[in-house]
Amino acid sequence: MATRDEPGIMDFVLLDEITIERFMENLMIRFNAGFIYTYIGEVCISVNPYRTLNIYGQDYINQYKGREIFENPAHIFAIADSAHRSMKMHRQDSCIVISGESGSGKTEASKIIMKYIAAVTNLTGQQEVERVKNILIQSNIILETFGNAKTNRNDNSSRFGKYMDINFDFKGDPIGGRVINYLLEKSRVIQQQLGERNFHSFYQALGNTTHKEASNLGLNPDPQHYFYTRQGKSTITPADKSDFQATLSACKTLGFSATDIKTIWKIVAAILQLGNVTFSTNDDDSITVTNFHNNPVEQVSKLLEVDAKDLLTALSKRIIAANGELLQKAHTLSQAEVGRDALAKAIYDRLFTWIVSKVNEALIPYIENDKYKGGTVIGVLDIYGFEVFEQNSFEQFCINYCNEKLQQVFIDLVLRQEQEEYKKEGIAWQEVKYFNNQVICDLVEKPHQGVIAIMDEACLNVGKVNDEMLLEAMDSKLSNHKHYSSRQVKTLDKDLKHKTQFKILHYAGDVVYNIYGFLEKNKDTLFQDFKRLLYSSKNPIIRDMWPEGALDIKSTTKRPVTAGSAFKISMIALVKTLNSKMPYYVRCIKPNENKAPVGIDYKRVVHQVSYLGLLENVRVRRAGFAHRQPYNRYKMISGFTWPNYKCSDKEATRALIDENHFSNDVKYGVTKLFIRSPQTLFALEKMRAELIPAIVILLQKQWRGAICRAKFRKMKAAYFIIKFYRRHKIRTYLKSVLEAHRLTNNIYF
Ligand SMILES: Nc1ncnc2c1ncn2[C@@H]1O[C@H](COP(=O)(O)OP(=O)(O)OP(=O)(O)O)[C@@H](O)[C@H]1O
Repeated sequence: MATRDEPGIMDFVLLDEITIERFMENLMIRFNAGFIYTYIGEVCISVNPYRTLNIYGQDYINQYKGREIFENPAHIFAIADSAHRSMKMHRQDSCIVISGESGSGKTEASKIIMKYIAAVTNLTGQQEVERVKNILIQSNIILETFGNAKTNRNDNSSRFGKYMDINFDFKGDPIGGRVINYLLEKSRVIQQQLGERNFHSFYQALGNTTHKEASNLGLNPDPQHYFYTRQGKSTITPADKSDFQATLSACKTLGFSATDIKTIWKIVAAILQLGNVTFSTNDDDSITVTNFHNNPVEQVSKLLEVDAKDLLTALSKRIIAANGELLQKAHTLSQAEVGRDALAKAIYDRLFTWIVSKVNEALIPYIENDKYKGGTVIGVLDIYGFEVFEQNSFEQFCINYCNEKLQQVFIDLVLRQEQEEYKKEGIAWQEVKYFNNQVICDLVEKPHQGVIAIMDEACLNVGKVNDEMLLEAMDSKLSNHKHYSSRQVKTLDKDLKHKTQFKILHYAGDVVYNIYGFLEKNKDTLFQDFKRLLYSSKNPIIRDMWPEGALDIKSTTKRPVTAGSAFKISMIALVKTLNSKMPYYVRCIKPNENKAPVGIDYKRVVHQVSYLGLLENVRVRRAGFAHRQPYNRYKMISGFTWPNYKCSDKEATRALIDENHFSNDVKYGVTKLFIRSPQTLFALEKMRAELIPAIVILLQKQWRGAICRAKFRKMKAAYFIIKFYRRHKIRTYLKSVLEAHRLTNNIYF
């Protein structure tokens, strides 16, 4: 079990000075001693240990259950318990926001939290609750198969953001849940960097071609055979084979039908086959589908249950309606290739969304049952952290915007909590200086003026605007913005490439984005012909995934929401969800690039500390009177106040503070003592810690005395009873003897 004998300082708020050097020193002392968790107030910092630690067992669960955060050594269980307790005791919805860069341990943290919550609920062992917990756990397996992939940073990297609600009934038992997914990295379907892989699902299908569930897919088991799994030079690992079984069994637990499961694997196989469709240019500039390698077009049409001729047409031509007439327009080679890849990405994206909706179908019915009205929720958000690569594109732009929003929620929350606490305790609020990143959120999301609006406007002018022109539009509208820069608007910014890059000064640091691909990725269009084709599928599951394919070709369709706007809408909804709950934070840090259990890569960690805004977090938390303790905590320190004192705890505390000359460093709240500097807190804590052993001995002595006295009283009572009983027995005996004597001697009284 954990002890309080901890290396370093368990809360960064207690650092004597807030500098990155002191922060890192404490982080390293603790990590090197095997302590991966440290707090900033109630925020838990977690450093990935890259080894199995024996700190998540039942003994630890018991130690943290029902305890206040600061009663035990820093641990993620304390955060989970706090969220669970506030949900149970105050009937308040809460959510745990987990962030950090890829490989920092977010998903592991979310599983540890789930495990803790599962362990502390349902002590009565109801079957129904066990079933719901099982569904929640199994749903993770499915989401990881279709949403995770091996990257160079993490062998099991989540390539989507995930928010999961767990719903509890009024007794605090889990009764269901709901998953919301954010921005799947669908570009991975068609392209991976060297050493990386496509989503796990593809290798699971390939590794199990003889398994009955995958035997009719017509797949070659070698990933090198398929363009979409070939680029990373990937192979099937043994895990993929057994993971396939786990996925199947999870799908069955969640109530996926045999047809559902078959369709999922058929879609996965169809995407692999689609990647092998190639094109060549004819003399007249038209294109032909070359269709090498076992006629992939035929295979795709079979798997998706669409007409092969229609598929061939959709891959090589577009049908457009002009003046009420339908015209066929042949693709150029690049249009055909872009169209094929867009189709592959869109099919997988729809499949993933459909899988999430099926998972939700398994989780939701209980929540909507009237019987469970009035329940509460704990949400867990496992979302991508700030991303900065050599080349940053539209995806990093969205992810960093997401982090900008989360940071805003976080700082707002910390300030709100602080103000409420000061108000409740009757202490005048002192303004805290902090960086308000609203200005950066506005730069991205402001209607008509933000980057997303400018991109959307450019997307309206189909074919007429390219990425370079988009950059020009951004330059002209944002040139005066303090957090925007490009070579054109700030000629001194020599590190930026002319007409190619722009820079955003995020709260966490500067990020240079390459404009190339922004327009196409924001438009995120799939030719209407493909939508109609998929809607014509004889497989009702596939048809239902593409309802917009039902639209009449001649009717003017509403322009679909762009990817940027859709993401903005989902972020605004997420912020609303978080603001309606009591948030708790886990900030994950990756110690090194080698996935090694020892060694902190100093520069890399400093980078993450700054991108997670941790020093800013300490600063806000440290402003004013950062440390608060209830009045009865120190009463034993002074001879005036312990063991006998006639005044209130508050007066007693005031007496001992005066006695120790700390009055200039504290303020007196209604129920708590507010302490400004860590030094005063340490001094008080030290005095308390020194006295505790003596008090324990005193209490033990008193307790033993009390036990002995109780025992003595019991014995005395027993003797008393025995004495009376004996007396009663003797009296009865004598009475009977006398009676016998009277009868034999005929004595009459
Ligand atoms: N608490 C932990 N104990 C032991 N190992 C851990 C822990 N946290 C993370 N790891 C190890 O680090 C690996 C990466 O962690 P995880 O997948 O949770 O990262 P992530 O932040 O979710 O990454 P991504 O954003 O790429 O999905 C895990 O597979 C596991 O091996």
